[in-house]
Amino acid sequence: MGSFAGSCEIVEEKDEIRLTKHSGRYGKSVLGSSSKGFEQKQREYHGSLEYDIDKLFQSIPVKPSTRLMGSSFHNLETSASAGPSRTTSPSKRIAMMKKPGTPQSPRVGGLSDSVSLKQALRDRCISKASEMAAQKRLSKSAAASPRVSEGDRIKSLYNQVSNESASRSALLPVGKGKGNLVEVSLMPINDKPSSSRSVPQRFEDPSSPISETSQAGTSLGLQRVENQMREIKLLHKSNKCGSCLSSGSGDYEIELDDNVASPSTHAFFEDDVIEIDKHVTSLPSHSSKKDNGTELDEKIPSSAVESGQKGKLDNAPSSGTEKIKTVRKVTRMIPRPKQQPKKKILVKKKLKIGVVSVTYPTEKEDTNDLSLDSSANQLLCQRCHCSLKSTNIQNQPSSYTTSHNLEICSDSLSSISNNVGKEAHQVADGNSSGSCNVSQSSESVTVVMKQDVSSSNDSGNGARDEKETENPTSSEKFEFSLSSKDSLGDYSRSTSMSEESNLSRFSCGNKPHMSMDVRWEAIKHVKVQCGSLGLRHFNLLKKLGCGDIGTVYLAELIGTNCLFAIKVMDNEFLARRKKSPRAQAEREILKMLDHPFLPTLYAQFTSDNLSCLVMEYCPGGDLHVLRQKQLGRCFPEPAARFYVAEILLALEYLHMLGVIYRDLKPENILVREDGHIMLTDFDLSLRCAVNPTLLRSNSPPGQDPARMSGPYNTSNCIQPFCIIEPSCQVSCFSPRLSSNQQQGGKAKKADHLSKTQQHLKRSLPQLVAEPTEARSNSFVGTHEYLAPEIIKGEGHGAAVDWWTFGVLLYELLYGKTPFKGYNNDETLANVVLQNLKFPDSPLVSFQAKDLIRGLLVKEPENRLGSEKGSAEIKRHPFFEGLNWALIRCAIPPELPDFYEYGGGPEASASLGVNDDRYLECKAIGDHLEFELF
Ligand SMILES: Nc1ncnc2c1ncn2[C@@H]1O[C@H](COP(=O)(O)OP(=O)(O)OP(=O)(O)O)[C@@H](O)[C@H]1O
Repeated sequence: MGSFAGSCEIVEEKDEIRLTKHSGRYGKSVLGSSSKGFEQKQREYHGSLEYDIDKLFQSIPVKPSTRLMGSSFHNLETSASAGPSRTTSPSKRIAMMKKPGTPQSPRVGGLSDSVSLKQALRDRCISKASEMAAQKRLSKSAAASPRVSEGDRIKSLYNQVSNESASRSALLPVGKGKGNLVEVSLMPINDKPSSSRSVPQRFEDPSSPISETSQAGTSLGLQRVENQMREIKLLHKSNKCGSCLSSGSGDYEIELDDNVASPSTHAFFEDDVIEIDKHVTSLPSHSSKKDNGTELDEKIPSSAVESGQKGKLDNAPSSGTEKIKTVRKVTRMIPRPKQQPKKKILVKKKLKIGVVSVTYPTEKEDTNDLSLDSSANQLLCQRCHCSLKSTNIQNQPSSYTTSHNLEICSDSLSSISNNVGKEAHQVADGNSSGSCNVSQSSESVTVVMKQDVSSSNDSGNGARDEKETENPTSSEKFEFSLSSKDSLGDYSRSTSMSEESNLSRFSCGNKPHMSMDVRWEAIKHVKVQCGSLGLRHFNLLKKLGCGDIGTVYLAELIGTNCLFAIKVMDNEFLARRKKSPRAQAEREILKMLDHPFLPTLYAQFTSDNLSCLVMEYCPGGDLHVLRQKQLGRCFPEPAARFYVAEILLALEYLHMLGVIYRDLKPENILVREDGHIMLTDFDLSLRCAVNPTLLRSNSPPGQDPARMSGPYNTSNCIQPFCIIEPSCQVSCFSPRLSSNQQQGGKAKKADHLSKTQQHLKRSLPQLVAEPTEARSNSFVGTHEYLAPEIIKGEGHGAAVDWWTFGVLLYELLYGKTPFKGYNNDETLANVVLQNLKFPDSPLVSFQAKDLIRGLLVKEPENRLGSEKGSAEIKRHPFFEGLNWALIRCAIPPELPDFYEYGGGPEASASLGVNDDRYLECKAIGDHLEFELF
């Protein structure tokens, strides 16, 4: 059996022959040139067992996989098969092939035991070859592009493998050998666990759509994906709203609906889309990208950017890394917009805090009879971080006590007002500007006000002599107990306002808002030097005007540059005309006042039976004269709004002090040097009892708010745009939400702010310091400004000031009063009988007209302000957006010839002597303040 001896050779030869058979060109070069010998061996081979075995192998399903690895595989296969063939007989090899599969065999599923050995060898060869190929490619890629990303490297590998598999697939019928393709495609990326982990699951699934995808379909899918991505890009470029992409994706809706974030979002989004498009189009689009195209088609449907697909996309096979990268770029777009609403969240927090901080008091607090812990109610302004403190007021008849803890706001603008008047002012209008302006870090002010006066200075009270004025023993009694710790100085004091102690001491202590005024020091200096202050210390520069009870002069304190307005009243004349009570009332009211829109009384003295009041000088003239200088003799509405707003605060303050002004008219409104106003002339004012009460304003509609006296919030916040409204309701106004704010991206935010602040308004308590119980039957005032109830003699109260307030606004806007007749009698008749009419010109806003209508209601009980005083009026839309607390710091209207009435002879000549009304003023009889009862 020489044949057996040569079997090895045969085997080897047959291996060579078989090799030649599979790879002719290569085989020829190996076999040499002896064609005859080759043919002989071939014939022998075809009749041998080896031939049969090879035929058997060719018939098994793994045959295609042997082709997949190309020539290298064949080399390996040859060497592998040659190994055992040299040492093992064919029979043994057959026996070995009949053994159960080796551990290497499971890689190819479905193999029979009869071919397990062969298949195991092939498997190992395939794996080895794949790994080597992969490593080679990786090393090539790394060498060619050291900085190439992992995604790009995988992409390159993927493309190569895809090309190979596609080219091999071209040799196979569609649908055949698909499982083997998996083996090949997976091998290079096994070192990418994150991306490849899911691949086997996907491809082991026989129902996987990928396995059913044809090559043609793959190409179409890739093309479709490219088109889709281009569509996305175009949509974003054209719409810039992303709504087309946001369907079903709340993330995008949030992002793109946020107008604030939209610009950056758009840029970000568009950039990514461009990148997406670039990535997709950069993929080779030739038809050989079967897997790539298939996966892209599968993973990026028309709504590929929907966030909901993120999880699915993350599970994409590693072969689709390029796509994954692309899609991840899309999905990364989602978290970024989610960061944008942080602003919203932040804003909401602020608002929430604000709501919480000002929601006060609760029902529980209410039932606790105002025993609120002020410390627990100390709040922090969210914007300027100044403190808001809820304080306690002991509810006592006609009295209140407050503990006001002041902390300094950095934007202090003027001096503090921490005496009774100022405290009262803060309570009344919440105008915290005074308190904000103080360089005091902590001040506790306790205010006790007792007013046992029902009506004091009506004409029926009769005149009082000067001594009585200076040392009053009347029933009027104001007690202001003021205890404070001031960093600027100690003023812990107890002041009786029925004495002249403060003024006689030339102290500015009770005029804190003017405490920094040098005029205090000048007067004090004279007092110290001369022992007393008199007319001899002043140079009377000119006569500013004369009234029913006196004459006002512009005066300079000798040796100083300080100008004052000195009202000189002849005591004998007053006594003879029974007008001493009016003079006394004015004097006492002036002593009380400490308000930026009311005159400061620096000193009072009597010289040669002349009673003198040294007051702050206003160089701007009065509003009546100023109005005459306006175009059309009326003020522009913003200017009128500004002036009446300041007047409203002054009236509010007076009412809080129990003073009904009763003589409001443009002539009594003076213009300061800084353009703000000063309400003067208090000789007709009525002093009365007042019981400031705090109303909880969040009561159900139609139900009177629960009255509560006691705690109120105080604030020294003067930040112009502080959203937390300071102090009590009467002083709070929401910032005006301009039309610009209402438009565009801030509309929602502004709307939200508006709603929040409306809620704040509703929830804040209201301080009512309106002397609603006061009644007088005096017929006082100026004809055109007289309220109907005064004319009818039915008795009147504080509501008369709101009537006159309406007449004032009307006159400032229209240049005339609403009920003026040909003579005084007709005017009075019109006031009582005539309906309110508005001229066609000038044009006045609906809000202004509406406010006037509300104020000029003939029945005082139905008049705006009659119930809750200024708090009602402040809330009118005419004042919407006005920052009451900062109005004193606002820039006054620019008006022509503003300082024409400054000191000097020239100015004196133009002191309105040619003005009819001013002449009327001189002719006191015509400009009457008459007292019928
Ligand atoms: N502080 C002041 N600064 C500048 N001018 C003033 C000041 N006080 C008063 N005047 C001017 O002096 C005039 C007289 O004022 P005064 O208060 O004495 O009388 P009246 O206001 O006309 O009415 P009445 O008769 O009620 O007193 C005013 O019209 C005003 O123009």
